[in-house]
Amino acid sequence: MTMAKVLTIAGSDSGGGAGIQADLKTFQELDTFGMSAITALTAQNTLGVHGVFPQSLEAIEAQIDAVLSDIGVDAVKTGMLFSAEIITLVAKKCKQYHVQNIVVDPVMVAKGGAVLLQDAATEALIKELLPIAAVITPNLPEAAKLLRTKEMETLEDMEKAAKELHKLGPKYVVLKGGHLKNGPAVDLLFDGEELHYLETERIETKHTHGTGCTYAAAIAAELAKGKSIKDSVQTAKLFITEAIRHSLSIGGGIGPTNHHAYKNSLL
Ligand SMILES: Nc1ncnc2c1ncn2[C@@H]1O[C@H](COP(=O)(O)OP(=O)(O)OP(=O)(O)O)[C@@H](O)[C@H]1O
Ligand SMILES: Cc1ncc(COP(=O)(O)O)c(N)n1
Repeated sequence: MTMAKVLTIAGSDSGGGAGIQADLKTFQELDTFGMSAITALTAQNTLGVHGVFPQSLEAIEAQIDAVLSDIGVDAVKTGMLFSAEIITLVAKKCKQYHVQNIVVDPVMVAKGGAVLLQDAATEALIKELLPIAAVITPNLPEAAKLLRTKEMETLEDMEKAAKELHKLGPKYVVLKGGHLKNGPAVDLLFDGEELHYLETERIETKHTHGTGCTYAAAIAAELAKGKSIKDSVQTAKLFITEAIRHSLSIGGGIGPTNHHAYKNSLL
């Protein structure tokens, strides 16, 4: 038996709700074979990030080489990359192994405010990784940083921003509207020509730790299975909505989403 293979290149979240852990749980739930290259360890729980320990370039390169030289991948998802040097390495490796389906979640800060990408690394992200991405999945603050503008506040602002983000080189842009103040949870998918709207009701919960990671991982898993980008994003939106609807009240702070909820919803 074979299985679609997905590699996440991201940070480890000891609390299990975001980063590598969220990605691997998502890959598993979507019936793909998940693999990992860890860029940084974080000591993290529902109350926040208590420590960030970037891995050496040598360690990151060795993990990626081990996976890609033997097993290979059908899609790669990137999350917390932390520094310009790590971004340069990841872009180089993706090119060296001719990786096709690269989903870039431009993770910059954790919900509690901890820095997951150094300021000086934004430039490397724009120059080296966005142009080789199949899909990028910024939230509103990340989109503002990438475009060097103020944060979008309306759907109209988001429409303009999705078009500007596309000019940075990715094949598709998924601009996430989770941070919009009011109204439903709307994301925009832009392919360079047409804008598609992915809209669900806004679910009342504070337990949204790792939503961005989980969503991008679900897109990567579906792409790995050979689905179109539009279909992959639609399935990922269902996956994250169910995960948020059944999010887990674990720990004393912002709890994680429930990665098993999508499968349950299909029963
Ligand atoms: N309360 C909510 N109800 C329903 N959907 C939501 C809610 N909050 C976020 N979403 C959806 O979850 C997905 C992730 O969006 P979000 O904007 O939260 O990402 P993010 O800020 O990158 O996440 P993270 O902070 O984990 O990195 C999007 O599809 C968004 O529309
Ligand atoms: C290792 C790692 N990667 C990504 C996030 C972002 O997730 P969130 O914004 O929900 O905290 C995180 N907290 N930790």
